[in-house]
Amino acid sequence: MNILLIGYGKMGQLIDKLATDAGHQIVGKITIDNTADLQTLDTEAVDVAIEFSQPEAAIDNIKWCIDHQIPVAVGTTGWLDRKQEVDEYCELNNGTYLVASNFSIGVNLFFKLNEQLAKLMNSQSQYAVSTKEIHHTHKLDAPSGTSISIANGIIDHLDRKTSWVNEETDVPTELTIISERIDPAPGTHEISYTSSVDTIDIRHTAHSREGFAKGAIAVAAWLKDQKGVKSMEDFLNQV
Ligand SMILES: NC(=O)C1=CN([C@@H]2O[C@H](COP(=O)(O)OP(=O)(O)OC[C@H]3O[C@@H](n4cnc5c(N)ncnc54)[C@H](O)[C@@H]3O)[C@@H](O)[C@H]2O)C=CC1
Ligand SMILES: O=C(O)C1=N[C@H](C(=O)O)C[C@H](O)C1
Repeated sequence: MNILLIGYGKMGQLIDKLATDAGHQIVGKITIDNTADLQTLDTEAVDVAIEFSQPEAAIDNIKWCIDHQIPVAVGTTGWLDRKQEVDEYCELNNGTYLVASNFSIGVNLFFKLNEQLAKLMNSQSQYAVSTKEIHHTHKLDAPSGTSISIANGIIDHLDRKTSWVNEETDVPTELTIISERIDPAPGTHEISYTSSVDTIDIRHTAHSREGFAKGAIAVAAWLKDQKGVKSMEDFLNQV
Protein backbone atom coordinates (compact mmCIF):
# COMPACT_ATOMS: atom_id res chain seq x y z
CA MET A 1 0.00 0.00 0.00
CA ASN A 2 1.05 3.63 -0.52
CA ILE A 3 1.55 5.32 2.84
CA LEU A 4 1.82 9.02 3.65
CA LEU A 5 3.75 9.55 6.88
CA ILE A 6 2.68 12.69 8.72
CA GLY A 7 5.26 13.18 11.46
CA TYR A 8 8.70 11.74 10.80
CA GLY A 9 10.32 11.54 14.22
CA LYS A 10 10.99 8.46 16.35
CA MET A 11 7.76 6.73 15.30
CA GLY A 12 7.56 7.95 11.70
CA GLN A 13 11.10 6.78 10.94
CA LEU A 14 10.57 3.35 12.48
CA ILE A 15 7.29 2.90 10.58
CA ASP A 16 9.12 3.88 7.38
CA LYS A 17 11.69 1.11 7.96
CA LEU A 18 9.23 -1.61 8.96
CA ALA A 19 6.67 -0.75 6.26
CA THR A 20 9.34 -0.61 3.54
CA ASP A 21 10.76 -3.98 4.72
CA ALA A 22 7.23 -5.38 4.44
CA GLY A 23 6.93 -4.19 0.80
CA HIS A 24 4.86 -1.02 1.26
CA GLN A 25 5.70 2.31 -0.39
CA ILE A 26 6.19 5.56 1.50
CA VAL A 27 4.87 8.34 -0.75
CA GLY A 28 5.51 11.28 1.59
CA LYS A 29 7.30 12.15 4.82
CA ILE A 30 5.99 15.27 6.51
CA THR A 31 7.76 17.00 9.40
CA ILE A 32 7.30 20.40 11.03
CA ASP A 33 9.79 21.75 8.45
CA ASN A 34 8.03 20.69 5.22
CA THR A 35 4.29 20.85 5.89
CA ALA A 36 3.99 22.93 2.68
CA ASP A 37 4.78 19.73 0.71
CA LEU A 38 1.21 18.61 1.44
CA GLN A 39 -0.04 21.30 -0.96
CA THR A 40 1.73 19.71 -3.92
CA LEU A 41 1.32 16.06 -2.93
CA ASP A 42 -0.49 13.77 -5.40
CA THR A 43 -3.25 12.77 -2.96
CA GLU A 44 -4.70 10.30 -5.50
CA ALA A 45 -1.53 8.21 -5.03
CA VAL A 46 -2.04 7.85 -1.25
CA ASP A 47 -3.90 4.79 0.07
CA VAL A 48 -3.62 5.72 3.74
CA ALA A 49 -1.83 8.16 6.06
CA ILE A 50 -0.18 7.37 9.39
CA GLU A 51 0.00 10.36 11.73
CA PHE A 52 2.53 10.51 14.60
CA SER A 53 3.32 14.20 15.13
CA GLN A 54 2.69 16.30 18.23
CA PRO A 55 -0.41 17.26 20.24
CA GLU A 56 -0.77 20.79 18.76
CA ALA A 57 -0.51 19.50 15.17
CA ALA A 58 -2.66 16.39 15.18
CA ILE A 59 -6.11 17.91 14.70
CA ASP A 60 -5.15 20.02 11.66
CA ASN A 61 -3.38 17.03 10.14
CA ILE A 62 -6.39 14.75 10.64
CA LYS A 63 -8.73 17.37 9.16
CA TRP A 64 -6.41 17.75 6.16
CA CYS A 65 -6.62 13.98 5.55
CA ILE A 66 -10.40 14.03 5.90
CA ASP A 67 -10.65 16.97 3.48
CA HIS A 68 -8.60 15.00 0.95
CA GLN A 69 -10.47 11.70 1.49
CA ILE A 70 -7.34 9.95 2.81
CA PRO A 71 -8.01 7.42 5.61
CA VAL A 72 -5.69 8.21 8.51
CA ALA A 73 -4.42 6.10 11.43
CA VAL A 74 -3.50 8.50 14.24
CA GLY A 75 -1.07 7.72 17.06
CA THR A 76 -0.46 11.22 18.36
CA THR A 77 -1.57 11.65 21.97
CA GLY A 78 -2.31 14.71 24.10
CA TRP A 79 -5.31 16.07 22.14
CA LEU A 80 -8.04 13.53 22.87
CA ASP A 81 -10.12 15.91 25.00
CA ARG A 82 -11.17 17.24 21.53
CA LYS A 83 -11.93 13.83 19.99
CA GLN A 84 -15.68 14.49 19.84
CA GLU A 85 -15.10 17.57 17.64
CA VAL A 86 -12.87 15.58 15.27
CA ASP A 87 -15.35 12.68 15.15
CA GLU A 88 -18.10 15.10 14.11
CA TYR A 89 -15.84 16.69 11.46
CA CYS A 90 -15.06 13.23 10.08
CA GLU A 91 -18.73 12.16 9.92
CA LEU A 92 -19.83 15.48 8.42
CA ASN A 93 -17.20 15.30 5.68
CA ASN A 94 -17.53 11.59 4.94
CA GLY A 95 -13.96 10.83 6.04
CA THR A 96 -12.19 7.89 7.68
CA TYR A 97 -9.98 7.96 10.73
CA LEU A 98 -8.91 5.87 13.71
CA VAL A 99 -7.04 7.14 16.75
CA ALA A 100 -5.40 4.82 19.26
CA SER A 101 -3.59 5.96 22.38
CA ASN A 102 -1.50 2.83 21.92
CA PHE A 103 -1.25 0.63 18.79
CA SER A 104 0.54 -2.27 20.48
CA ILE A 105 -1.48 -5.48 20.63
CA GLY A 106 -0.05 -6.20 24.10
CA VAL A 107 -1.34 -2.92 25.50
CA ASN A 108 -4.76 -3.53 24.00
CA LEU A 109 -4.87 -6.91 25.79
CA PHE A 110 -3.69 -5.10 28.92
CA PHE A 111 -6.65 -2.69 28.59
CA LYS A 112 -9.01 -5.70 28.76
CA LEU A 113 -7.20 -7.14 31.78
CA ASN A 114 -7.44 -3.74 33.50
CA GLU A 115 -11.22 -3.63 32.96
CA GLN A 116 -11.71 -7.18 34.27
CA LEU A 117 -9.66 -6.46 37.39
CA ALA A 118 -11.55 -3.19 38.00
CA LYS A 119 -14.87 -5.09 37.83
CA LEU A 120 -13.62 -7.68 40.34
CA MET A 121 -12.55 -4.90 42.71
CA ASN A 122 -16.12 -3.56 43.07
CA SER A 123 -16.71 -6.14 45.79
CA GLN A 124 -13.23 -5.64 47.36
CA SER A 125 -13.32 -2.16 48.88
CA GLN A 126 -10.23 -2.86 51.04
CA TYR A 127 -8.04 -2.27 47.93
CA ALA A 128 -6.87 1.23 47.00
CA VAL A 129 -6.07 1.63 43.31
CA SER A 130 -3.44 3.84 41.69
CA THR A 131 -1.68 3.97 38.32
CA LYS A 132 1.74 4.96 37.03
CA GLU A 133 3.32 5.55 33.62
CA ILE A 134 7.02 5.88 32.79
CA HIS A 135 8.29 7.41 29.52
CA HIS A 136 11.42 8.99 28.01
CA THR A 137 12.16 12.65 28.75
CA HIS A 138 11.32 13.86 25.19
CA LYS A 139 7.65 13.08 25.67
CA LEU A 140 5.60 16.30 25.38
CA ASP A 141 2.35 15.19 27.05
CA ALA A 142 1.59 13.98 30.57
CA PRO A 143 -0.09 11.84 31.56
CA SER A 144 0.42 9.51 28.60
CA GLY A 145 -2.52 8.83 26.30
CA THR A 146 -2.32 5.17 27.28
CA SER A 147 -2.59 6.00 30.98
CA ILE A 148 -5.69 8.09 30.27
CA SER A 149 -7.22 5.09 28.45
CA ILE A 150 -6.34 2.91 31.46
CA ALA A 151 -7.84 5.45 33.87
CA ASN A 152 -11.04 5.62 31.82
CA GLY A 153 -11.20 1.80 31.83
CA ILE A 154 -11.04 1.86 35.64
CA ILE A 155 -13.54 4.72 35.99
CA ASP A 156 -16.00 2.92 33.66
CA HIS A 157 -15.80 -0.37 35.61
CA LEU A 158 -14.96 0.48 39.25
CA ASP A 159 -17.85 2.27 40.95
CA ARG A 160 -15.72 4.03 43.60
CA LYS A 161 -13.69 6.04 41.04
CA THR A 162 -15.26 8.85 39.01
CA SER A 163 -12.32 10.94 37.74
CA TRP A 164 -8.51 10.90 37.43
CA VAL A 165 -5.82 13.38 38.49
CA ASN A 166 -2.15 13.51 37.45
CA GLU A 167 -0.83 13.54 41.06
CA GLU A 168 -1.18 11.73 44.39
CA THR A 169 -4.67 12.26 45.81
CA ASP A 170 -6.55 11.48 49.04
CA VAL A 171 -9.97 12.18 47.50
CA PRO A 172 -11.66 8.74 47.50
CA THR A 173 -13.40 9.19 44.13
CA GLU A 174 -10.23 10.38 42.35
CA LEU A 175 -7.79 8.00 40.64
CA THR A 176 -4.09 8.84 40.81
CA ILE A 177 -1.95 8.75 37.67
CA ILE A 178 1.74 9.24 38.46
CA SER A 179 3.93 10.25 35.50
CA GLU A 180 7.68 9.62 35.56
CA ARG A 181 10.14 10.66 32.84
CA ILE A 182 13.28 8.46 32.65
CA ASP A 183 15.39 7.77 29.53
CA PRO A 184 15.20 5.69 27.43
CA ALA A 185 11.82 4.20 28.56
CA PRO A 186 9.67 3.57 25.43
CA GLY A 187 6.56 3.16 27.63
CA THR A 188 5.66 1.39 30.89
CA HIS A 189 2.16 1.36 32.42
CA GLU A 190 1.35 -0.04 35.83
CA ILE A 191 -1.85 -0.50 37.86
CA SER A 192 -1.65 -1.29 41.58
CA TYR A 193 -4.34 -2.40 44.02
CA THR A 194 -3.09 -2.22 47.62
CA SER A 195 -4.73 -3.45 50.84
CA SER A 196 -3.24 -3.57 54.35
CA VAL A 197 -2.03 -7.15 53.71
CA ASP A 198 -0.98 -7.26 50.06
CA THR A 199 -0.59 -5.56 46.68
CA ILE A 200 -1.68 -6.70 43.23
CA ASP A 201 0.34 -5.06 40.43
CA ILE A 202 -0.25 -5.47 36.72
CA ARG A 203 2.27 -3.89 34.33
CA HIS A 204 2.89 -3.56 30.60
CA THR A 205 6.46 -2.77 29.60
CA ALA A 206 7.28 -1.91 25.99
CA HIS A 207 10.82 -3.16 25.24
CA SER A 208 11.06 -0.92 22.17
CA ARG A 209 8.76 1.10 19.86
CA GLU A 210 8.38 -1.85 17.46
CA GLY A 211 5.04 -3.00 18.87
CA PHE A 212 3.53 0.48 18.38
CA ALA A 213 4.88 0.74 14.82
CA LYS A 214 3.79 -2.75 13.71
CA GLY A 215 0.34 -2.17 15.18
CA ALA A 216 -0.01 1.14 13.33
CA ILE A 217 0.96 -0.47 9.99
CA ALA A 218 -1.52 -3.32 10.52
CA VAL A 219 -4.28 -0.86 11.40
CA ALA A 220 -3.46 1.29 8.34
CA ALA A 221 -3.70 -1.75 6.04
CA TRP A 222 -7.18 -2.46 7.41
CA LEU A 223 -8.34 1.17 7.64
CA LYS A 224 -7.72 2.00 3.98
CA ASP A 225 -10.83 -0.08 3.09
CA GLN A 226 -13.06 1.27 5.90
CA LYS A 227 -15.35 4.30 6.16
CA GLY A 228 -16.12 6.60 9.10
CA VAL A 229 -14.79 6.93 12.64
CA LYS A 230 -13.18 3.63 13.66
CA SER A 231 -11.60 2.36 16.89
CA MET A 232 -9.01 -0.24 17.95
CA GLU A 233 -11.97 -2.25 19.20
CA ASP A 234 -13.39 -2.31 15.63
CA PHE A 235 -9.99 -3.34 14.25
CA LEU A 236 -9.39 -6.10 16.80
CA ASN A 237 -12.92 -7.48 16.40
CA GLN A 238 -12.66 -7.70 12.60
CA VAL A 239 -9.08 -8.81 11.95
N1 LIG B 1 -0.38 5.54 19.79
C1 LIG B 1 0.80 4.94 19.95
O1 LIG B 1 0.92 3.71 19.89
C2 LIG B 1 2.01 5.80 20.17
C3 LIG B 1 1.87 7.15 20.22
N2 LIG B 1 2.94 7.96 20.31
C4 LIG B 1 2.69 9.39 20.20
O2 LIG B 1 3.03 9.79 18.88
C5 LIG B 1 3.49 11.13 18.85
C6 LIG B 1 4.84 11.20 18.16
O3 LIG B 1 5.78 10.49 18.89
P1 LIG B 1 7.34 10.46 18.44
O4 LIG B 1 7.48 9.96 17.05
O5 LIG B 1 8.05 9.79 19.54
O6 LIG B 1 7.67 12.05 18.46
P2 LIG B 1 8.91 12.80 17.82
O7 LIG B 1 9.03 14.09 18.58
O8 LIG B 1 10.09 11.93 17.70
O9 LIG B 1 8.41 13.16 16.32
C7 LIG B 1 7.40 14.08 16.06
C8 LIG B 1 7.40 14.41 14.56
O10 LIG B 1 6.27 15.23 14.28
C9 LIG B 1 6.70 16.26 13.41
N3 LIG B 1 5.78 17.38 13.44
C10 LIG B 1 5.66 18.37 14.36
N4 LIG B 1 4.70 19.23 13.99
C11 LIG B 1 4.20 18.76 12.81
C12 LIG B 1 3.20 19.20 11.91
N5 LIG B 1 2.50 20.32 12.13
N6 LIG B 1 2.92 18.46 10.84
C13 LIG B 1 3.62 17.33 10.58
N7 LIG B 1 4.60 16.87 11.37
C14 LIG B 1 4.87 17.58 12.47
C15 LIG B 1 8.11 16.59 13.88
O11 LIG B 1 8.83 17.34 12.90
C16 LIG B 1 8.65 15.18 14.08
O12 LIG B 1 9.07 14.66 12.85
C17 LIG B 1 3.45 11.59 20.32
O13 LIG B 1 2.24 12.27 20.56
C18 LIG B 1 3.49 10.28 21.11
O14 LIG B 1 2.90 10.41 22.37
C19 LIG B 1 4.20 7.45 20.38
C20 LIG B 1 4.41 6.12 20.38
C21 LIG B 1 3.33 5.18 20.28
O1 LIG C 1 5.27 9.29 23.58
C1 LIG C 1 5.50 8.06 23.58
O2 LIG C 1 6.63 7.61 23.44
C2 LIG C 1 4.35 7.15 23.74
N1 LIG C 1 3.16 7.67 23.72
C3 LIG C 1 1.93 6.97 23.80
C4 LIG C 1 1.15 7.41 25.02
O3 LIG C 1 1.13 8.63 25.31
O4 LIG C 1 0.52 6.59 25.66
C5 LIG C 1 2.08 5.49 23.66
C6 LIG C 1 3.34 4.89 24.20
O5 LIG C 1 3.21 4.71 25.57
C7 LIG C 1 4.57 5.70 23.83
